[in-house]
Amino acid sequence: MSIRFEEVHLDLGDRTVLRGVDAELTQRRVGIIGANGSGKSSLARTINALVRPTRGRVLLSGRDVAQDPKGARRAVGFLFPDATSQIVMPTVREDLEFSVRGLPRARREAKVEAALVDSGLADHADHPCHLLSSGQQQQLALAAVLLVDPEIVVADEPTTLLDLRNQRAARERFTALRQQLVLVTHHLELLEDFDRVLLIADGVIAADGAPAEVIDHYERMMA
Ligand SMILES: Nc1ncnc2c1ncn2[C@@H]1O[C@H](COP(=O)(O)OP(=O)(O)OP(=O)(O)O)[C@@H](O)[C@H]1O
Repeated sequence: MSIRFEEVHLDLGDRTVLRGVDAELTQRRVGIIGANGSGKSSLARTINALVRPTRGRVLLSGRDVAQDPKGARRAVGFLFPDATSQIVMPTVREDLEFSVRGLPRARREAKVEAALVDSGLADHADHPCHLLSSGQQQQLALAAVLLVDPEIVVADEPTTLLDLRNQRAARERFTALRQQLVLVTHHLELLEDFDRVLLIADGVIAADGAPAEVIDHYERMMA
């Protein structure tokens, strides 16, 4: 899978948020970093057509997401900073079932059981989602996204609300993903083993390359 940004510009109200982002992401693990308000989330949201560029295009393996936004949302699993914003059903099991609601019953049940085990939430299957900890809610959101079998996972600051132990656990889960991963984060240590990191500054790519060199650039920029 490849994600291609072609001269992506974005105006929101009277603000210009992206000013010509041009890049092709073919690597498995891509990080996006940058200061608050630099345009990271907006760029991430163009990948599944949650945000439409004012000018330019976003292509997923050559297909323009603007031509097929529903297809883009199927191909791209998106994780929001606050997992509760994407938990839609009262209990853990029901929320996972919602992701596979179109499948025949036996297949649906098998997939949900497997997801409960894989996510470590089997003991909480019938618990109310709002009683889960932030780490468990994030696990549930990721499990629900993975049940849709996306080709790409885009995660926007998914570790913001997590303590150190849960950040480490989340890092392991993200490392183990077989999908292409685009991770927007202020937790720079999560990106150590990534294939590529983009630094966004004021709506453009200010640095692009291996994690150590891009993080170094960012640290100098923020000094
Ligand atoms: N719907 C909107 N209408 C107007 N301005 C918006 C809208 N959404 C975002 N913005 C503005 O766009 C700019 C970029 O926001 P974005 O959320 O993409 O930044 P970010 O780099 O992800 O920031 P952070 O690290 O704080 O999450 C900000 O100045 C924000 O206020």
